[in-house]
Amino acid sequence: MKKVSVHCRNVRLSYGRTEVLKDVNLDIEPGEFFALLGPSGSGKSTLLRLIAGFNPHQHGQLLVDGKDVTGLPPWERNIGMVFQNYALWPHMTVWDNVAFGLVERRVEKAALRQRVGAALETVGLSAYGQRRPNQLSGGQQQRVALARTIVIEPQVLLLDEPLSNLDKTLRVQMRQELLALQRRLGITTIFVTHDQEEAMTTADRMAVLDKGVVQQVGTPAALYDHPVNTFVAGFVGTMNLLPGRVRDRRGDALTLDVDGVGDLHIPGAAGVADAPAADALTVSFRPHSLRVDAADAVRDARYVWMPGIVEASEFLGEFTRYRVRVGAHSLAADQPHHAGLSKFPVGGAVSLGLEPSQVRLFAQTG
Ligand SMILES: Nc1ncnc2c1ncn2[C@@H]1O[C@H](COP(=O)(O)OP(=O)(O)OP(=O)(O)O)[C@@H](O)[C@H]1O
Repeated sequence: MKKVSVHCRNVRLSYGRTEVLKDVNLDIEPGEFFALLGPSGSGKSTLLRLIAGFNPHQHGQLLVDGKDVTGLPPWERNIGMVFQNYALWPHMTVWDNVAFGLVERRVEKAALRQRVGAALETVGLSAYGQRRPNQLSGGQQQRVALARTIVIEPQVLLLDEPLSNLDKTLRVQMRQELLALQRRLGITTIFVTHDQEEAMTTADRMAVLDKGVVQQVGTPAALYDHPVNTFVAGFVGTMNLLPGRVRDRRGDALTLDVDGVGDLHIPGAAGVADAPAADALTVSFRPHSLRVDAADAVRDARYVWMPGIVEASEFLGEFTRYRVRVGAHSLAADQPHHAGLSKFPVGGAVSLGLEPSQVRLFAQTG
């Protein structure tokens, strides 16, 4: 199958006075597995439905394989969409559900039989053709919905929260299956999710949306390592954010008055050298950039130390995630697990050591 690109150019959409999509520009490469990630109400589904042709077109352009499909009805776009609730026909067998799109397109009988059989085989449901949807598990229903969409051989596959109806274990298994299937078919796929882990583990690249604005586009690793703003930093992975004001700035050393914490002196941090020249800055760092030590331990001078109180701890096998109250803030700190290492009890005083080179600074906006 030919792999095609998808381009959104200056796409805008409003419902009444509410602007739901604000000048969206996206370039999706042929054969990519692309995620639209964002919180509830950020406009992900609206954008997906617009690409499918289900939403009225208001402003901007949509190109599939370089061709302008703006304004074309859904059935002329050669785009397949799997809905969140699967939308299977309850009174039809699995076979008839999958065959439906081909019957509508008046595909002749022998070709139809061959294509439905192949689609069911692709999703591992050859033996289930005569069942009805209510005789299937959630994961199997999800596969029927996929088979029903890929059988029409769309150039682009759109998936709206495809795994959200499944329990956690099945979701993890199905996302790998989905990715393997997408790789096998080579079909350009755009999927919507609010689950950052789902996007990070599967997507080639992703776009993070907030309030109808694309905040950043890139590989999961690029967004994790180099978020452009505090929204992306906080939405992709876990990020500690401490807002403060610049007190002193000398060379690559910075002293910040952090709200509720007091002065934080950050020497020689890579992040300080290219810090925005704003008065109000937000200090950000990942949980693994903090080390937890006993309150009375000798302090290693390579770290910036802050006193705190343990609020909670979660043992996650390879590491323990501590929640530590520092001034008015609750910081996440991940400590690698070594057998026999003493745990810091909830309610106890600790010292948090921050690696200066892991700090990233953002100008405060708004
Ligand atoms: N048909 C509609 N009429 C009016 N407002 C709408 C309509 N559809 C969506 N909206 C609004 O547009 C905004 C974006 O909705 P959308 O469903 O695209 O968000 P989302 O990011 O997919 O959220 P979720 O993850 O909750 O599905 C929301 O504020 C929603 O209330």
